[in-house]
Amino acid sequence: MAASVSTQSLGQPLGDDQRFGLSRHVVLPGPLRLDGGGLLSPVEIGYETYGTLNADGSNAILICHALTGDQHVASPHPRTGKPGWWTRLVGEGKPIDPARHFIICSNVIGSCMGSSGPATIDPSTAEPWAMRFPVITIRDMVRAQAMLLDHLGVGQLKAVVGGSMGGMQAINWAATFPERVRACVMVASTARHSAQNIAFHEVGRQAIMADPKWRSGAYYESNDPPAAGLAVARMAAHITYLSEAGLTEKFGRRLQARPDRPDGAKSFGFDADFQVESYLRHQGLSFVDRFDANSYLYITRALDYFDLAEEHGGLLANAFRGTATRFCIVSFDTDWLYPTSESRSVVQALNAAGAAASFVELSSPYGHDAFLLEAPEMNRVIDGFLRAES
Ligand SMILES: CC(=O)SCCNC(=O)CCNC(=O)[C@H](O)C(C)(C)COP(=O)(O)OP(=O)(O)OC[C@H]1O[C@@H](n2cnc3c(N)ncnc32)[C@H](O)[C@@H]1OP(=O)(O)O
Ligand SMILES: N[C@@H](CCO)C(=O)O
Repeated sequence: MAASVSTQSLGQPLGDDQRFGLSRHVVLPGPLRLDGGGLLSPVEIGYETYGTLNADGSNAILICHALTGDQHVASPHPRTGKPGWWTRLVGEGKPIDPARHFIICSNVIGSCMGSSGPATIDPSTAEPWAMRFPVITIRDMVRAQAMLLDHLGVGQLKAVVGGSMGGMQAINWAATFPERVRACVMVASTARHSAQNIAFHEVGRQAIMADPKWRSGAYYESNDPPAAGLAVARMAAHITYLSEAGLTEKFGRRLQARPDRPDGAKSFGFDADFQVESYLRHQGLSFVDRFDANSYLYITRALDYFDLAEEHGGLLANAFRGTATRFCIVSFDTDWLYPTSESRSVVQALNAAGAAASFVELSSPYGHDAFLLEAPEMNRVIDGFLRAES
């Protein structure tokens, strides 16, 4: 089966639409051999590109997204209209710039923004996969991206860049396809999920599965998804993306103003009295508008299974021995989801393997989500690292 692409082909001059990212969807024949033992075929991938691949194919940068991210890294989300999620780093005049780089960002398999996942159609039944979709790993996501790069004619990457789960993909890229990656940037991330990381995800998964509307994952036809469970999952997870100091500064113990009572009066009930409660409810509710509950189960599972050392005989340094890839590792001092100690472990392994590595811990009040927010130091570090290539 030949690959089919739903929009125009590559290699054309940068037009207005491309400056803002060109959304594409490709169906690759596969099969993709999965770590869990199965085969995925075909492999659907939703992706965006910005800029043009240069004549010697040396300017391609792959950007990998986080758990609930998508391919719309620097262009407005087609449904919500919100700006791309990394416009601080990616765009004209930014460290990753379509005027200089050919930028690719693809939705991971398992997700729900155009790539194969539980909500897409299983060709053998002509119905959504739902929970019959195979369990996938971070390395499976990376292998699917490698198939996409083959399809796009991109042999070697100037760099692979990602934050959070995107950082896990980036480092997995460098370990799985070292010859295809000249530089790797891992931000606010880790080489393995800790017991605490797994524990938080299990709370979220159980919230979804405990929602009667989940129906063992077979809710697509009902048009009535397990929104309450997914919202609670997001609320619990969102707390881990923030810092204690950031929450205190933003909300403290302040009460939520409401039309039916003067500011400052407690309800002595279970309404969202505190601003922080109201905020979390808003985060939970707005999330269910843009994300699929089954995808949340599959991607959190992929994160929990992630242990790069385990993929390389139990020793993290083995993942990088003999590599020519340069690494840039960035952590944030208030990130308690993937704390600096996790980044240091990666740097130690890179040093033990003799790999070229730079590491910086940045100061930010924003916790884990600092990588998505105003972080001029992060931009300077990544810009310097990407320009330093000899
Ligand atoms: C690679 C990726 O990760 S892509 C996915 C990233 N994006 C997301 O995850 C979306 C969810 N949001 C987040 O993760 C984070 O909020 C960030 C990092 C993206 C944005 O952070 P900030 O700019 O600081 O926004 P903040 O966290 O304050 O949230 C603002 C929202 O909360 C709402 N809000 C703020 N205070 C309150 C309150 N007291 N009650 C109710 N809602 C409130 C705002 O109205 C705003 O709503 P909107 O987003 O619908 O416009
Ligand atoms: N806020 C980001 C961080 C998770 O790592 C997301 O939802 O994907």
